[in-house]
Amino acid sequence: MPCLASKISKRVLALRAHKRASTLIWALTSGCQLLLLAKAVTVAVAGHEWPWPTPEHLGAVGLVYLYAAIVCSLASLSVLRHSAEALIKGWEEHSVTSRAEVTEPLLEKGAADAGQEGADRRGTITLLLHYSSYDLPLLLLAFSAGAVAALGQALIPFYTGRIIDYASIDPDVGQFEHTIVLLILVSLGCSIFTGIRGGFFTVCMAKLNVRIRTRLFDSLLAQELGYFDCTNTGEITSRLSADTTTVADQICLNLNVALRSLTQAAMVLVFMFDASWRLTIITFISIPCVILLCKVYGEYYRELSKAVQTELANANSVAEEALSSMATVKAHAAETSTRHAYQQRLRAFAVLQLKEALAYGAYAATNTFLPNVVNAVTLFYGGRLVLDGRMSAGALVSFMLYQQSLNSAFQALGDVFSSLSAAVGAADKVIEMIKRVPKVPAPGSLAPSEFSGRVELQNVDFSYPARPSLRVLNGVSLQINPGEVVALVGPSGGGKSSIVKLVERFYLPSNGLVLLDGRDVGVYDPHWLRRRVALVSQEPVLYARSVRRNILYGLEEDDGEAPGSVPSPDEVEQAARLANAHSFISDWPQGYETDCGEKGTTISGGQRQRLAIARALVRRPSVLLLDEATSALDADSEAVVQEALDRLMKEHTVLVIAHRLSTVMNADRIVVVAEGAVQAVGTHEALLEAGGLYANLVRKQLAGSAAGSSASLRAVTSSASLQPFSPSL
Ligand SMILES: Nc1ncnc2c1ncn2[C@@H]1O[C@H](COP(=O)(O)OP(=O)(O)OP(=O)(O)O)[C@@H](O)[C@H]1O
Repeated sequence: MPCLASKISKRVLALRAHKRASTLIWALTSGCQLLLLAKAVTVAVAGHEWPWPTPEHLGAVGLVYLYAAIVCSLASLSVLRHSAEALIKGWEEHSVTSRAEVTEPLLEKGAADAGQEGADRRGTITLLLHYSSYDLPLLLLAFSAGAVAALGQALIPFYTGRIIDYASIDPDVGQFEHTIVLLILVSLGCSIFTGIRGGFFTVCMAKLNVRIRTRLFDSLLAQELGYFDCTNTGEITSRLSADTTTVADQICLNLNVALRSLTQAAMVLVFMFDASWRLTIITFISIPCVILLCKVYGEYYRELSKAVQTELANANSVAEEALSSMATVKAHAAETSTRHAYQQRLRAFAVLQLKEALAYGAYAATNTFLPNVVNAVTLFYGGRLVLDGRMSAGALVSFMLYQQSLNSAFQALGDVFSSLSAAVGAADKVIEMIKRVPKVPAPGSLAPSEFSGRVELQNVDFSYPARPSLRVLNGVSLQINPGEVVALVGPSGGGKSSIVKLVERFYLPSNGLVLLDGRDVGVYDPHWLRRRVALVSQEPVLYARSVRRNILYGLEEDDGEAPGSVPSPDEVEQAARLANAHSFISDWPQGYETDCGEKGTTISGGQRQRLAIARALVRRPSVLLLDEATSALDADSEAVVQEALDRLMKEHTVLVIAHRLSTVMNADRIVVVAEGAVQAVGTHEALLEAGGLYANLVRKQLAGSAAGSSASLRAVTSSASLQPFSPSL
């Protein structure tokens, strides 16, 4: 605790220092602002002139001030953000250290909660600013180009007014032509700088998109398996694709438009005050209404866009589910119901979009009407000033052009507000996912050189996060000694695979301990662990890469393996031979370089299973977890793979689940698991003699095997969920 206190107090001191610097910068920029405002008011009200800045210099002073203000604001914001982050990081580091110090898994929960608190402190906007700040130099260049372009925009009405005066009120051909040339040059400069600003912002947009997606993907990879049980894949892909694009595109685009409009508005205001303070004040009549309108509409739109994103994600889940299992959809002629489900979700999405459209329509109408009213009032009052000789006609034209420019800037700002609200709505969801702290605490880093391979479950209770009310394991205790082969048998749904998942630390037990060599499974380094404990599951998944790389999955240099510890091609081949996969791989023209296709779809189920066995064997593990590893093999392949597994079983600690009792009858011990509890433990002979559930299962299989007919086989497999007994039993 004292360690945390000193860390925090150091960070607080640093934060205070940064805060002081930031306050100073703000004070300077505000002072500058006040000076300019006072100048504008004095000139407008009393006609009094200060020696400097003179009206001619006012535009240039405004530009310098504005540029300095933007740069200083960004700098101080960045300083503040870094300090705040450092403070939060200090807290999080402490939480992580605390977690590492705790060895008991149940105690880790509290620390994980502390991490969650730390992460929660970062709001959506702060995090987005943080992600954008990596491109600060580019953004500054874009702002600079934008500021120059805005000055050009403000000068165009000014020169237009002058040209009208030189052409009609106070004719002067020389000045007229000179001003025309100036106008063309200013327009040219303005377009060039507008292009530069847009280009830089587009680059920033692309970079932000990549950054947000990477962060989100990192966060998803760190989540525990239970999270994916409880979250739709469609929702996740929606966040990863549509939402991240909305966030990055909208935020950069709107930031671009907002800065352009703000700069433009500020520039134009300086010129407007200079031209006529009375008319400027009239222009401001509508501003409180516009601000109120933007606020109300922005909040409504933000909520609405969150709902739109949710509905879109729901529709995506339906499509995703159907597209990823097209064979099942077609086999059951479920196209119509699938289409109906998708359409229903889209309908809900469309209703929300309609609401969005209505809200936008009302907002756009009001936002267009207000400036037009102000225009009419300005023309009325400005016309009277011209008639009274208190203003030139050219100046009034300039003023009207300024006003239009100001209106378009405010309108653009209003649009930015609504788009940003939508982007922040989408961002909320993306950031929520990025910030999610996994419920399974981060694994440890223990990588002992000696590992005997003793697996132990002590009084384990377990429920899946997706179905917390259903207790899947109830006080299960089990010990598998080094070199021992333990088989789990029992009826379907009894909890056998769940035991394997807990040993793999895919989930945490709600009570009790899962130990490897006497230590909690969570304290080991995951890379080390996956080499010592290898799993062959019921439904192995292959990826769209070569056979060799599929066997090496998780063991390549990209996975953090030292070049020397990546298994050699010979080792890959040896593992494939042991798994009876080498012969069919060699038959393919490209051999080990053959691409397996997406999810291994170009490879048969039996071949997939053998590649998965090779994948486990290439790790040379101490503990093998075989969850129905031979279930998809034909009789010939099974015999060969079984022989290989039998050989391996002599050298490893093995936990095997198999419905084919021939696989398990030679095990050192057989554990009968039913209804989430260990019902009996013993050798094949002892359990047969005891005459319990195991003897029952064996009898059923024998009966099925003897009957031989397909009808009786079906009856046996469906009643006890067992495969027909192998002739070897
Ligand atoms: N991811 C999950 N989320 C929620 N419940 C689950 C999940 N996986 C399994 N279950 C439930 O947990 C219980 C035990 O399942 P488990 O897969 O451990 O049984 P099993 O004995 O291995 O069955 P089988 O022999 O059919 O593979 C079942 O009721 C199952 O429906």
